[in-house]
Amino acid sequence: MRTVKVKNIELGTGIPKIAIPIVGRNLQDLQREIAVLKGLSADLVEWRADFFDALDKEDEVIHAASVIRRLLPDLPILFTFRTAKEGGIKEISSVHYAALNNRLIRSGLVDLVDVELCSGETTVRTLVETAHQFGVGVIMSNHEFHRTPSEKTMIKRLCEMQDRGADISKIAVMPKTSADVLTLLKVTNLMKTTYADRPFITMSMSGKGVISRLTGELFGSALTFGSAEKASAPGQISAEQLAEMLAFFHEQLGQ
Ligand SMILES: O=C1C[C@@](O)(C(=O)O)C[C@@H](O)[C@@H]1O
Repeated sequence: MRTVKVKNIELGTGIPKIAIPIVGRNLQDLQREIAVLKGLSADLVEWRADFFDALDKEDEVIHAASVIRRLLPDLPILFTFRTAKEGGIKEISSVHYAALNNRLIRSGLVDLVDVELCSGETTVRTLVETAHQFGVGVIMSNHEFHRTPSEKTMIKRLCEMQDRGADISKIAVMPKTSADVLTLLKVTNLMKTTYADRPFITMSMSGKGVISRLTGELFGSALTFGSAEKASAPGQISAEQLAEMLAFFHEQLGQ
């Protein structure tokens, strides 16, 4: 399996990397969140731009991205607009979604971009091509906030992301039962042993699924999201707790 290097981190090997989402509604909130996360164990920062109030003002979005970049010169920055149908907090037209991501990719201010698998064939293809042209990595993603699809469906989606040129594929699903958590873990392990040729990320959300956020080193998920101040999805624990748990599993796996 190949690994992916972004700035000073390498995804797909060793202890899973920790991504801390920042979810400020304005620049002031974002700056405060960044000050907090600087003392924490972040390997990567995800800017969840769907939380940003001035999303319709391109100048303000680019200005915010440049401030984030300036404050975090060394950490990889992932730009994510999570659509409402996949658990984000704002509706967006497909035209605006494509234009926004395209603008950020070309800005030189982010290292990675999140592209939703279901954003349409043309959008996915164009964003992947542009991202690669501009040296930006693509995390292709899919979210199910109300259920856990079957093992076959999840594997199919993750493989489709690889086929469509994702550098990293990601799926986040909601468990209703403990068996759903096992299904997600089984998919994760099957990706590791059989289907993945590049790093991938999986998680089962909510408190029930928390084990999936801690055990990436064993089952194969390359990155896990932990919060600084405010979680961006159900089941995220604090980045510090996450770092401790990852270190604990790492130690046990070495024995
Ligand atoms: O896709 C993901 C994963 C996530 O939904 C989680 O469950 O931790 C959190 C989001 O911010 C991120 O974009």
